Amino acid sequence: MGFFARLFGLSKKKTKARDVNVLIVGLDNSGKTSIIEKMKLQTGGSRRRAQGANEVTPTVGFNVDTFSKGGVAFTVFDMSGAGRYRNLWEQHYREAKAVMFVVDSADKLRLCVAKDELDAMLSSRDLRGKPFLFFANKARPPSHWSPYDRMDVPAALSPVDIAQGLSLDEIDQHPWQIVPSNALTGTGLQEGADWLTNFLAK
Ligand SMILES: Nc1nc2c(ncn2[C@@H]2O[C@H](COP(=O)(O)OP(=O)(O)OP(=O)(O)O)[C@@H](O)[C@H]2O)c(=O)[nH]1
Ligand SMILES: [Mg+2]
Repeated sequence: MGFFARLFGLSKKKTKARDVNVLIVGLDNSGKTSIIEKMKLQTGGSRRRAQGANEVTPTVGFNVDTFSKGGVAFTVFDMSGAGRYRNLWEQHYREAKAVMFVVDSADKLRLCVAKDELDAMLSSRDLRGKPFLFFANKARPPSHWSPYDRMDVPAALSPVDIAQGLSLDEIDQHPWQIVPSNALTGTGLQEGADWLTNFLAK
């Protein structure tokens, strides 16, 4: 059962059979692998590992998930965020149809490092015009979230803080959206995926 195809709920009517590559990047420990694992659990997709989203280990290099559903084949590149592996990200820019950029909302000290990496990506010709979905992960949750969510890293930055810290309002060459998320509960993942689907399904 393909997780992204189900997650995105892509319609056969709207989508021709084709490959869709999505790149997931962000600093180490931001929660990229946890987000992918949670998405797979939410949608009943095949699991790369028999473990939950809160039991992940740091990614070495990158992991790839490939699956098909409803005539759509997805390949997800889950990149390591560790500094020594970040030069691997750009090798996948050209083939990527969209980028998920994950930020650890509790990692205030390294928000400027995330911004440097983002700025380098935004200036890449190979990513020109491609949509960027930002997950403000481990987010300080909005009030409508459940009591469980409110317990997640209370001192974290809000999505507004993160948008300001990354200067997202200065991005004018890419469609972009920022969504608060909690990879452990799965909150926000569907909302983010729905936004991305609007671009991938065109
Ligand atoms: N509280 C909280 N912890 C999270 C959340 N998402 C991930 N984590 C934890 O953060 C740690 C890092 O998560 P990973 O998914 O391995 O992060 P990553 O971005 O893939 O890291 P690298 O592979 O090293 O680049 C793990 O201990 C996760 O359980 C979240 O939304 N809330
Ligand atoms: Mg990882």
